Amino acid sequence: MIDRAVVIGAGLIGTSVALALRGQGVRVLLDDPDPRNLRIAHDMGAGEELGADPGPPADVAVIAAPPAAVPVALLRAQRRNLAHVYTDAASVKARVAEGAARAGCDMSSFVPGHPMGGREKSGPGAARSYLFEGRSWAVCPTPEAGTKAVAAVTELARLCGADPVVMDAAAHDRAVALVSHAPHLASSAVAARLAEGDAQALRLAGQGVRDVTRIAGGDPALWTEILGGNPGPVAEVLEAMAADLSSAAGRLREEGGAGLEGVRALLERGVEGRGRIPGKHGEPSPTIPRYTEVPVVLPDEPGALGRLFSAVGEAGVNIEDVRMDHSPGQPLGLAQLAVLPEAAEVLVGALRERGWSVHI
Ligand SMILES: NC(=O)c1ccc[n+]([C@@H]2O[C@H](COP(=O)([O-])OP(=O)(O)OC[C@H]3O[C@@H](n4cnc5c(N)ncnc54)[C@H](O)[C@@H]3O)[C@@H](O)[C@H]2O)c1
Ligand SMILES: O=C(O)C(=O)C[C@]1(C(=O)O)C=C[C@@H](O)C=C1
Repeated sequence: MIDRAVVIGAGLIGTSVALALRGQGVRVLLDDPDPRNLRIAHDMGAGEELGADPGPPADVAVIAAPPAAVPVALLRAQRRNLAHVYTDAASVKARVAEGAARAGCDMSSFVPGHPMGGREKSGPGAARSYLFEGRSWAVCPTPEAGTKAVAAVTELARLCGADPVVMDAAAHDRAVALVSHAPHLASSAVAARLAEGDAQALRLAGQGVRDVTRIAGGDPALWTEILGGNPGPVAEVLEAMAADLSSAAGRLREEGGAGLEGVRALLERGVEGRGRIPGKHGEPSPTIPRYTEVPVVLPDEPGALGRLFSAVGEAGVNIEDVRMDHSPGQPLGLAQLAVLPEAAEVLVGALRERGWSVHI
């Protein structure tokens, strides 16, 4: 049973873990070398600050720091006897586990872990309590790990709403090269083309390119560390992707569309590969509130968003989330207001009455 947890590194992942645990009634103590992040996480309700006197050891401590910082942070935490069991959240596992062993950490109480939920944003302000709901959570015990420690980390993953998957670190690193690390670089390669694209072309950007490049918005410093921690397996996947792309380019250049069958074969393999992604982890969890998005056309002028929010307030509706689809330079944008499904109809009526253009 996990009643008390320590979270070291109160950024996106640490604060999300803390919020999820708090939602399950777990007492959480937070630590972070960045006092601002610590304050934000605390103010978001993620837990109390650990401080100089941590009290008796917690059931589990989660090190949610950048991969290279994990071994030393773990060693310090173990020297302070902060918890009975330790885990981390780093996106690479073999190098982190090797680093921890080299640093002299106690490997019987440390079970490396990796929650497969995240965002392209960093810091505690981007944290969400439901980030890991319905996602996998890799648990990668070393041979030295105690069975109680493995059980505690497995329980931690479950408390956060995730599905624990026990595997060894090398298998994990090969797997995430395929499903996370190489896809991230592929997304960056698409987005990097846009950095050189002319403004007129970018005005035509629709949802497709936004979907493909979402993860390219991730922190380059963190991702350089992640990729540098898993170089061989990532390079192998990238080489295969590069061969596919280079072959497609060659076939497109063949006279009179002679190479199109080869291009189609790649598209068909793509449909097949996408179909192999297990649905379970991609579907919204029943515990994540399903909101209805109400798209409202917004003029690009000062105060427009303020007026829209006031109109929503007057309708007595709570906005759960907001997303802006806006192409710079366009006279209009689209505000996507996420509201509870039962409030959507009232909102649409009230906004239309007040002259807003709502497209649902
Ligand atoms: N971003 C994602 O989508 C994602 C998903 C799963 C796992 N991860 C992994 O989780 C870890 C944290 O990533 P994040 O996205 O939360 O980053 P983040 O930048 O949002 O947060 C990192 C936090 O760690 C703190 N920190 C830095 N050095 C530290 C140290 N020496 N000791 C303790 N804390 C330290 C920072 O101040 C910051 O608050 C990384 O190892 C990353 O690989 C990230
Ligand atoms: O941005 C997201 O949606 C993610 O889930 C990010 C993602 C992933 O590739 O799946 C990215 C890195 C992590 O280590 C884990 C999760």
